[in-house]
Amino acid sequence: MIEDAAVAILIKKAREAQQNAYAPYSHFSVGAAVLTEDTRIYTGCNVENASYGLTMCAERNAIYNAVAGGCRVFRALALVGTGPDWITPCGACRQVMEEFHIPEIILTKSNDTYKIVSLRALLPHAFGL
Ligand SMILES: O=c1ccn([C@H]2C[C@H](O)[C@@H](CO)O2)c(=O)[nH]1
Ligand SMILES: [Zn+2]
Repeated sequence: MIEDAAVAILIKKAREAQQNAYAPYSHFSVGAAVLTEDTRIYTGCNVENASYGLTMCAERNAIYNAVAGGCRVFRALALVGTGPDWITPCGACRQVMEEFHIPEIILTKSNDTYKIVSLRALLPHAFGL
């Protein structure tokens, strides 16, 4: 299990990335931060497009950023959004988390309270090759 101090750092980094969200259509800014096996942190924000379907989520941007940096083994991902409810990843992002076996997903509310859920709980019966 990821330690509380590491969770706090991941949430802080995700909040920083959220500041860079490009969300002129939904006005829903999202940030994500992944912790790699070798304790590096990569972040991402959502990037929308006038052609709505081209929008890329914060989580996938964070994961792909880490992969581009040479990291493929992850310990955890933190996700931050806007509004009073828990933010949870979309189905596409869950499948990408499955690809890289991200074991712990840190979900937050806007006041930074958090809960840790397993990828197995988020995506039972996942597709894999
Ligand atoms: O977990 C989520 C949920 C939504 N979004 C983005 C996509 C879109 O830009 C906006 C509204 O769906 O939020 C994310 O980045 N991650
Ligand atoms: Zn998504």
